[in-house]
Amino acid sequence: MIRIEGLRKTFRSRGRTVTAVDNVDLTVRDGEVFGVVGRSGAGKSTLLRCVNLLERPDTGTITVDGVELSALREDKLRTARQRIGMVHQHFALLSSRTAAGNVAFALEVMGVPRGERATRVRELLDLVGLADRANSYPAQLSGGQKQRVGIARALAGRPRVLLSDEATSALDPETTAATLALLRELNQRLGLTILLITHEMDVVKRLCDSVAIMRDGRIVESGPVPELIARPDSELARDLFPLGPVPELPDTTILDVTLTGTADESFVATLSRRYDLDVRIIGGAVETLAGTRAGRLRVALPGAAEQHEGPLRHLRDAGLPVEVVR
Ligand SMILES: Nc1ncnc2c1ncn2[C@@H]1O[C@H](COP(=O)(O)OP(=O)(O)OP(=O)(O)O)[C@@H](O)[C@H]1O
Repeated sequence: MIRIEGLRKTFRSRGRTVTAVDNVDLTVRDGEVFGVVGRSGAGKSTLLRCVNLLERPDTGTITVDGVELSALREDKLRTARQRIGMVHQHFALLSSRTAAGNVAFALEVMGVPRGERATRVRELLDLVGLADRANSYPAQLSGGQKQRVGIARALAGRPRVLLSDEATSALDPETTAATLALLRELNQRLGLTILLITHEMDVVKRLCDSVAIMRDGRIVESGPVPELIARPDSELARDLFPLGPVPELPDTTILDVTLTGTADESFVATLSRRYDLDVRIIGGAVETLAGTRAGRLRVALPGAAEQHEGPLRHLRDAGLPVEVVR
């Protein structure tokens, strides 16, 4: 649905050249929710703004729904952009217009005839569960309600793709959860492909099918979430399930074991029985993601790592990525 190839974007700032996006390739499949995560300054916003050509890339191509946007002239691009909705962190609503007025404005700009607008506005506000606040002004709405108006407006052009720029980072945890549930519902009901950027791991846990981790303008890890966390040394697994500092335990081997959907969750009992080992759990973060159990457990085995070739082989053979951390 979205194909980004060889994307590079630099900025000139105070006589210096900053490479915000550095040779990025990315494919977002039809109907998936794809999250780009990374620290502040990693290049996430620039990447997102290049997808609808709000920023013109220096090099590279952007193809959305079969149309190479990067090859279009400005007039054609304006039309193509209508099929790509965008949701902003700070909502970007017109304060002088009601919720209905904000959505109607988007329809007006798109050239939807006046006679059709009122019905479409009602449909769109209904879709985001805000039909009863149509006549409220942004100042009379909560953050979550404002974001719903932003989402309704983003859907005005019946887009196949929604871009979300930190849509929930200005919201409290409860409102965040409700907004993420709405985005998931729209993804499923409308078959909407969503490309979002976030620095919140909760967004990844609740919403994303696939993820790319960005650092210094580059993508360092990318793929479907279950596949990524099943890889040994997965940065995503570490970010999703942080285990904190490794404790000092003399004469002990400490292992970080990643649990993925298919892996044997009862490995602690299996190791204890089969190798007559006193296996202790000293840390853990395990949750249900997309209906399957996933997480990491930190366990301590008595003695040095060289003594534990058998247990380590057992874990790897059982499909459990394991890292000897001490
Ligand atoms: N218009 C601009 N002019 C100059 N430099 C810019 C511009 N936009 C972004 N940059 C620089 O490009 C780099 C990437 O910025 P970008 O905003 O894309 O990162 P980000 O991962 O979205 O971070 P944040 O979450 O803080 O917005 C940063 O070094 C930033 O200072």
